[in-house]
Amino acid sequence: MPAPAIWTWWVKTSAVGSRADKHPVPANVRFQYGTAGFRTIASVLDSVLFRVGVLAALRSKKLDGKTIGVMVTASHNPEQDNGVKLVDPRGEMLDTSWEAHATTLSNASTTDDFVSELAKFVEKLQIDLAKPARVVYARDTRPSGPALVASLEDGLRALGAEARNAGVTTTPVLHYLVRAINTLGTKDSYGEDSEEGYFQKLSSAYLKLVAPRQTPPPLLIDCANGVGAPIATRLATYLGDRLSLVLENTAIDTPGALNNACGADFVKTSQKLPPSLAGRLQPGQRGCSLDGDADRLMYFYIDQRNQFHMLDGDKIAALVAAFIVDLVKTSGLESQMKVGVVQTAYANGASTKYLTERLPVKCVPTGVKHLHHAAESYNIGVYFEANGHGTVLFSPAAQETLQTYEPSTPAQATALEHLRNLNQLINQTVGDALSDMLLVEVVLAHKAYDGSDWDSLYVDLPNRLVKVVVADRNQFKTEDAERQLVSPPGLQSKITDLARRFEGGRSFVRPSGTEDVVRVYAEAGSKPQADELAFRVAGLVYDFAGGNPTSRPKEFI
Ligand SMILES: CC(=O)N[C@H]1[C@@H](OP(=O)(O)O)O[C@H](CO)[C@@H](O)[C@@H]1O
Ligand SMILES: [Mg+2]
Repeated sequence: MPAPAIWTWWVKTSAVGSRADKHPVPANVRFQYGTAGFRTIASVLDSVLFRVGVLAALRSKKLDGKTIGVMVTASHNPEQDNGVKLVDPRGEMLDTSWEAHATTLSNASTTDDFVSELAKFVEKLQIDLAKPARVVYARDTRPSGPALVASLEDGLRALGAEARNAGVTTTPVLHYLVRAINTLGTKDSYGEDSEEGYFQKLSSAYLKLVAPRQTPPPLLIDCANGVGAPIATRLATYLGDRLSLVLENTAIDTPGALNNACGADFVKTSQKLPPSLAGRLQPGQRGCSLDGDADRLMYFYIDQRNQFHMLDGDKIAALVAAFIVDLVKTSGLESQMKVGVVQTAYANGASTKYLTERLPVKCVPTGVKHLHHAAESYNIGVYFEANGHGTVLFSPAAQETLQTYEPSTPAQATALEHLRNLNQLINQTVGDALSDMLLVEVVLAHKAYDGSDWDSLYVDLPNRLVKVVVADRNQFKTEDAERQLVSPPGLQSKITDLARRFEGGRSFVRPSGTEDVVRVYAEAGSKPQADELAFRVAGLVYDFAGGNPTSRPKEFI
């Protein structure tokens, strides 16, 4: 269908066409707006950033000039990668229905195609181009960031958007800013629309929550040589002597250092202490790792025998959910406030058991947007991916109750005050490593726990994650929150039979949404058993997908 002439005319006569010419699409690259936005090698992203600028401005126009956020980051990926994601007015991730539009616009191969796609899009969504457009954007510390931001700015300029540069900051700060800007001066005001406002909000809630508690020993933070370093440095000044932060891996200007053998993803995947922390983290001391844009958090400690213990997103969920449930009970709000937890199939079975004994638990498909959405169905919804991304959401009804509830005893009043402060402390827009870190510190201080007390809430079931490279991962289809395969036919029953033969055996298979692989997860009563189950299932997957027997990985059984 040809684009309506009026829109084609508008797009051509506006600055879009001529500016788009300066940002040609590289040959033979296919872009996709996935769970984490666009993410790939930075050198091919120029045209994507320009087009995202145009799209962000259009999204703002569509939403009556509300401010849209754009974050330039590739999170825990290697330094040579970069990426970009959009943030909706309430500080949440871009509405899913726009992901496909982003993909289509980014793949139009010439300026003419792009202009024509744009025209169709404006027409289809009935976007009133006379409306204002407002966009706030930020980037992480990657060397490719400044040039990509310049391309983004060109796209924003092409649509005459009012653009605000939030500089170099974390993903959660950018999400905070978007919500703060859009609620400024309203009864739902989220805070001052500045980094200062963010630090103020978090630190004042933290200081109130720990006021009567003992100051804990220093906490070591592995900043992944990323943007968490400057932001945590500033946060530390607001915490004063109530929490001393020892920052490690802060080399944001050292080429190649970002996420290299450090950071939350390294800790989760290798289940090891980053080598750079050897000798820095004392036995018994609490440590944690952020990822490259500081939205994931992993805790850990080493015991007196130098053994490493990882406290992942599941352990954070267990710690925090149990604490909140206790506060809700103590405050007398139990009948009015439903607290629940959301996990994915990757949650360790021991965590699911621990949590299920205490509160409702839901399992949803991988990807933060699914968890976030499901958590909104509770009054207080705790969600964490095992990899350390998560937060706790307070529904509007819960916030109202917290404001209006009249406690009848001093104990109820104290618990209520704690819940109110937690609502201020916890980032309501997205997983936030620094906010989550303060949350964990609050619970540890209240419970007088050290790392090992926390760790012993439950014992992780040994597990193994294996990647299988197949010709076409799209032939793998799942149901039941990704725990059952429906295609290829016949494979699921073989996996089920196999898992049954292992004590405590559980295994599932799903196509990755971010890499061209199929992931196999397995749990069993011992580490060798978990490994064996994972490699047996990986072998089945490889064979079912028609893998070449001569290049079959030798560890597959
Ligand atoms: C097993 C695993 O850790 N999967 C990660 C990974 O998704 P995959 O779809 O498995 O590639 O990246 C996602 C985005 O960062 C994250 O949400 C998810 O938890
Ligand atoms: Mg991240």
